[in-house]
Amino acid sequence: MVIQIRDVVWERGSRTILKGLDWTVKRGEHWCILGLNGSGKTSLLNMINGYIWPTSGSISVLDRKFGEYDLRELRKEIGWASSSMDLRLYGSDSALKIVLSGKNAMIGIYEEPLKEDKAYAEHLLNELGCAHLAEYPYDALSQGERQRIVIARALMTKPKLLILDEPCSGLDVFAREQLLAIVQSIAEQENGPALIYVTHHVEEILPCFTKSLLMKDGEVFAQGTTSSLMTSSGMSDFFGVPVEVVQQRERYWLTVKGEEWKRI
Ligand SMILES: Nc1ncnc2c1ncn2[C@@H]1O[C@H](COP(=O)(O)OP(=O)(O)OP(=O)(O)O)[C@@H](O)[C@H]1O
Repeated sequence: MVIQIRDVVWERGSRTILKGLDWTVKRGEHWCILGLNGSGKTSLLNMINGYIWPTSGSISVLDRKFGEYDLRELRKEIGWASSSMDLRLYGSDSALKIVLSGKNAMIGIYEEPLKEDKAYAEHLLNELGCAHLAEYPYDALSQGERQRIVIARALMTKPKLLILDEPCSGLDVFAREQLLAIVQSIAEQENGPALIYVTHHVEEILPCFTKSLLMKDGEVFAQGTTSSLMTSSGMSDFFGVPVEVVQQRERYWLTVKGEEWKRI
């Protein structure tokens, strides 16, 4: 099992932020997590990475039960690429150095890298179409280029689970499609990682994401096969306003209908 979450509750002070989540990700599945701002997506991801602990309930990740394993070891098997990671990386470091720093699941590297690690980092940069950026300082790169570097960094440990947290935020439509093509190709790799893709936008749900988790107000609103969830009526219930979802070229496209959204 990649992820098994049973009745997980997370409380902060008097607030219950995650309210009894149940979710299972099996090997071979790629999931999309969809939810509005504040629905608890980041809290859930932080829990999977062991940055926060559930108040009650149980979690196991990559067959290891929470509380019974060395988190540092587990984190090497989880790649995490988030646009918010920008802030934590050393901007003046070269793109190559930043990718290499993923090897120890750490920010920055202080030791001379091994030859094979450097070769693998260069291979990843090449796979993600960024070979030409290797020696560029990270903070000189565009948002789309940075996102690829962050994903390459997350792949450096050859993770079994890769979490992509809103990787397309801030990207123009072409950079978005280029990045999505990379995500689809990672999903198609033999023995590649299980993907968890977090987004606000149904348009980003690629064919590889055959399963979806819809989060709302700290709860699982619905989960299951993406095709069964991405319907106009299902998504209208989820958002609480009428929307229309159409499927075109193996992707979903959403339009808000009427005026009810103004009351949100
Ligand atoms: N450490 C914390 N202490 C108190 N409240 C928190 C903490 N972390 C998150 N929250 C609250 O929990 C709720 C869910 O936040 P979370 O960041 O998980 O949502 P999200 O779905 O990732 O939102 P977004 O799409 O905006 O990133 C929010 O109301 C947030 O203010």
